[in-house]
This record gives sequence, C-alpha cells and structure tokens, in this order.
Amino acid sequence: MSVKGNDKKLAAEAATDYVKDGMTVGLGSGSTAEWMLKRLGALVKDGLNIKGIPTSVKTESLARKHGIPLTDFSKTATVDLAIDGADEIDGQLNLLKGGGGSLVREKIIDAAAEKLIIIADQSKMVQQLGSFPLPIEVVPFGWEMTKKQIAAYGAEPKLRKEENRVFVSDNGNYILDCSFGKMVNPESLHDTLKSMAGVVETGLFIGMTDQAMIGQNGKVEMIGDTKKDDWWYWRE
Ligand SMILES: O=C[C@H](O)[C@H](O)[C@H](O)COP(=O)(O)O
Repeated sequence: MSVKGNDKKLAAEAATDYVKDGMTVGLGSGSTAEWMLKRLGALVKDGLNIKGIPTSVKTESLARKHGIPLTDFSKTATVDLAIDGADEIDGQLNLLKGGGGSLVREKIIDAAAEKLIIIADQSKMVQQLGSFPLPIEVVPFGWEMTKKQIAAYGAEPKLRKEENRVFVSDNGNYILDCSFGKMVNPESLHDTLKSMAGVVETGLFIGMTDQAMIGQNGKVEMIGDTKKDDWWYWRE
C-alpha cells in the first residue's frame, strides 16, 4: 500500500473509535471512506450494534458487502455520527467535496448528523479552497443554460464525463466541475451558486465539520472540536 493509502486507512480507522453501540452512522463515500466501511464491518462482526445510512449507491453496496446493517431516513429520526472523506479541507474545516459525485446525499446526511468527522490524508489540507475544481450538481434539463450562468460568475465549468459518457449522479443529475481558483469567501460563493436556477447543490460544505482526522506519515492528527480536551493529538 502507498504511504498515502496507509494514511487514509489510519485516519479512517481512527474515526471508527468514535462509533459506539446503538448509533446510527452516516457512511461517507470515496476511497478513504472505504477503509472506514471495512473497519466497521469487522467491528460489526465482533458484535458492534449499529445502523448505517449510506451517502451513495456505491457506499450502500460496499456496506452490504462488509455486513453493516443499513437504515434510511424513513426509519430513523437521527444520525448520531457521520464519517466522510473530502477533496479539500481548509483551516476552518470548511470542505470541498464531490470528487466522486456523491455530494448531494453526502450533504443531506452530513448536515443531519449530530457530529461530522472528516477523514483524509494530509494532501487534502489547503490554505484556501479552490485548487480542486468545485463539483456542482445540476438538473439535466437546461444544463447548458445553468453552465452559462455559472461561467458568468467566473468559473470554467466542465460537464463531467466518465468513459466518454456524461456522468449521471445517484440522483439522476449532471455534475459541472468548475474551476473558480482560490476562493476568498467560499460561503458567499456557495450562496450565490445555490440561488441559480438549475443548481441542485454545490460541493462546498461550510461550517459543518466537527473534527478532522488527518493521516500523515503513519500518524493521525485530530483537528477541531475545541470543546474536547483531546482536541489536538497524534495517534500512532
Ligand atoms: O463524492 C465524493 C466524496 O465527496 C468523497 O468523499 C471525496 O471525493 C473524497 O474521496 P477520497 O477519499 O477518495 O479522496
């Protein structure tokens, strides 16, 4: 496994320490979250009693493969904890997400969670969000017009494709990957984009994260949740 892969794994496993018996857990998407699913599956096998709410169709199928019992919002009123990955994380723990196209379900579940823990390797930490193109989920009807509106706001939106076909999200929508460059005020950018007709959601997750577990060179740094006395530590 690469050093980066190992750091993702360590961060993901550190976050599972926070999963306790009886919890409903939001299950994030992406390669880092996959390590979390694997670990949770092993814990469930050892008797941990939890229910997961998956943030994507892929996560749902991986969770089933690992034997994690699942639920959905029709059967549960609360999400005790969500554990999710990110494409960029700034110093205030604002996030840029959606590299895998799961931003809408991720935002619904992460926002509903009592506590959100983000797992990543050090390469995801940035001074300012925006080097990674911002994924914006848009309704397929009239997407060209939505793209023009976003472009007029200073981005270069590109319709996401996969193997030469238009990428379709789990919700049946398109994704525009938009290069805005470094964002001075991601919150106001998100608000502006959200107000445009045809925009379903943006990959900016502002003020939602409670803690980040960051893997680096075989250790895990925990950032955030200043109310806790363990707010800054290294885990071997
Ligand atoms: O849509 C995908 C999600 O936002 C992922 O959590 C994000 O792209 C990070 O994925 P990874 O852990 O593979 O870098």
